Amino acid sequence: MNRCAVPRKVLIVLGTRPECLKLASVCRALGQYPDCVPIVLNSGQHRASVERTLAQLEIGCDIRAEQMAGASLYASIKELRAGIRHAAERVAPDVLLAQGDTATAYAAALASRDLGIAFAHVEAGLRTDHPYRPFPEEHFRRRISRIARLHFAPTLSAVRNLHGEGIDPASVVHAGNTIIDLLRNELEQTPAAPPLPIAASNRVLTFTLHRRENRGAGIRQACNAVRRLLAAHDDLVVVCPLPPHPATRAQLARELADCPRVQLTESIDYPQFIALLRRSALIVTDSGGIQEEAPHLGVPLLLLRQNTERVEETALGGATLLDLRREDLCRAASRMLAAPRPIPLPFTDAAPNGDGRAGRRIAHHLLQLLTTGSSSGHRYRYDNHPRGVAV
Ligand SMILES: CC(=O)N[C@@H]1[C@@H](OP(=O)(O)OP(=O)(O)OC[C@H]2O[C@@H](n3ccc(=O)[nH]c3=O)[C@H](O)[C@@H]2O)O[C@H](CO)[C@@H](O)[C@@H]1O
Repeated sequence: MNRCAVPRKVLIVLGTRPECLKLASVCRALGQYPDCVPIVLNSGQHRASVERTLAQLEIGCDIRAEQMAGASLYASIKELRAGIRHAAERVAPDVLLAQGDTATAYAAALASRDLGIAFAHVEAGLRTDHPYRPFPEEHFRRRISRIARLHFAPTLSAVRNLHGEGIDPASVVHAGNTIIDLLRNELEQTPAAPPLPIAASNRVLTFTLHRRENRGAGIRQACNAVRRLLAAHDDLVVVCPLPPHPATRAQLARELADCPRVQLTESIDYPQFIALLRRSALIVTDSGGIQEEAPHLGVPLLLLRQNTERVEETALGGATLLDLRREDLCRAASRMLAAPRPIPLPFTDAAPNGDGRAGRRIAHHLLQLLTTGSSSGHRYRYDNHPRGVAV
């Protein structure tokens, strides 16, 4: 690759814990290039959680916006967009980069369009079968794809989705999923201990819920099923890290407050959380990232959602979709607890989310865009290379 005469500035915008986790390997890889200056902006969406997660990951934060007030979703987007635009005007980056489907990612894409700055989207092309479900994530990611100049797709189905929507194939890079970089790195270290003492004779169920669609009736039904499950299996303990959203955490805490063998915790640091997942007999969740991690840990997962964008994981049997409005969680969980534990998926090119080198691929192609001034310098033929990229 040609070297840039002037170092290129990449403004990396993140606003929630999963964005920090999923951009860690990209930040590190960009930092390896002497002609690139990565600048990290905490958007203020979940300000404290981002501060804490970046510190754990040993990633510096260059700009901190105030915690957003966020009276409504619309007000949050407006506030985040203005803050990101303000930071970008000061930094004058060559490219703005964000990840996933959060309010921050959408606001960053809008701010880049306001200012005419190229936008690079990590985890591009995930789609469910419904244009705005889950809400607001599906809506955000579809809008972001209309703005982005470079799309880093985690999976082959995401690549196909983008091509199917008429996105220029030259701007789509099949990079793999950056959470796999972090997970692989974590599993190669000395294992951390789970966050809470758990007796050897106990089986663990990790329970996390935070999606908007599950607030209210969904959480109530799921918690009732957890009670019945605990009554049916006296060796079972449930660990439930509470999400940052105030109403959701309050409801979970209320529904599970007097439950025996349920441990409610604050959000758990990544190494300890992975240790907890490994120690689990079953995961019950509505999380996106945990669906990507569980197959590599060999832990069965019940996904409490109406649909999913992780089609590869469900096809593999790594995640089982359960619609709480129609199916009984207690029965499905008991069935899964009785089944043999799945074999962990190895980190190879053949795994749906890649081999754990996505961050390096993203940095390479981003720098190529910045040096050549266009992404058309690297057209990939997906049929010729298993990951569709040359590095
Ligand atoms: C619709 C949808 O699926 N959207 C997703 C959504 O994120 P999510 O649903 O995956 O969010 P969470 O479940 O909060 O985070 C998960 C990560 O956090 C770790 N974890 C969890 C609990 C804990 O106590 N400690 C931890 O360390 C865990 O291992 C995992 O890696 O937004 C992301 C950003 O844009 C998107 O990428 C992503 O598509």
